[in-house]
Amino acid sequence: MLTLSNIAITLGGRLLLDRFDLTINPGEITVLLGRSGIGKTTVLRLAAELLRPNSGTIVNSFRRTSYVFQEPRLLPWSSALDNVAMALDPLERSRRKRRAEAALWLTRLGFEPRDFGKYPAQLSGGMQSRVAIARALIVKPELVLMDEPFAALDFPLRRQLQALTRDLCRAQNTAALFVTHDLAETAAIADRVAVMGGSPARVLSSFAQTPTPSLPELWVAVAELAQRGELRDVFDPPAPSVV
Ligand SMILES: Nc1ncnc2c1ncn2[C@@H]1O[C@H](COP(=O)(O)OP(=O)(O)OP(=O)(O)O)[C@@H](O)[C@H]1O
Repeated sequence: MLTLSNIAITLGGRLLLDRFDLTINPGEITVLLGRSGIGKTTVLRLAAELLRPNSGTIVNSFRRTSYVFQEPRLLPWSSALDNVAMALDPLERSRRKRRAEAALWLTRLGFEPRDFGKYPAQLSGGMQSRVAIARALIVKPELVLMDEPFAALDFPLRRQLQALTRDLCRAQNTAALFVTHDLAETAAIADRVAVMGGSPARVLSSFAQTPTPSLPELWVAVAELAQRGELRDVFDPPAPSVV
């Protein structure tokens, strides 16, 4: 389980998060939904221990955590296959076994063997994203932190990768904290939705989506929140001040 309790953090002189609470349960895909700039990436960086909060506690009892960034961040001088294989510990498996396992993961993600040897510059954006997902999941993490990994892709490809990611996480019982500001993406992938709002930001509402995916259920929940006036900050960012 990953628990962030009563977190406060100031960045660039601004109190960005305050009284921020979030729990990620084993095997559950939690989508953290909030408008651009509210602090979603900051939450992921806190969860990954790349940042320390000013106050509050973060407890991560998942045995292995991996990360998928907004950009695929592949090593340009390594092939697709080697970018995935290098996530595996060389002390645990021979190079041949690491490459065989990487080939299996690339195949699961829809790669043809003829593309295994291509370098990142020779791959489309969607293929690069698939390599990044394979690299994160091949280590069988108990938790994967995903920062809008499909934001740069077109809609059909995004839908395809959302479904694939959801199924692969389910198949190996990997929990995910998935950040997005896209409602359709949330409906497609979430078991649980945590809505961020306010300034400083915190989690305004957290609810389970059962069964997943269920767009009508998500809309009902979002409409209820909107009626209670809790989504003003999510969908209506404050107007810029005119000087
Ligand atoms: N290291 C930093 N120093 C100063 N300010 C920062 C730092 N990191 C983030 N910020 C600011 O904190 C705010 C939240 O950033 P963050 O990237 O967490 O938002 P986000 O919700 O993930 O946005 P997006 O959806 O656009 O990616 C932004 O205004 C950003 O400029």
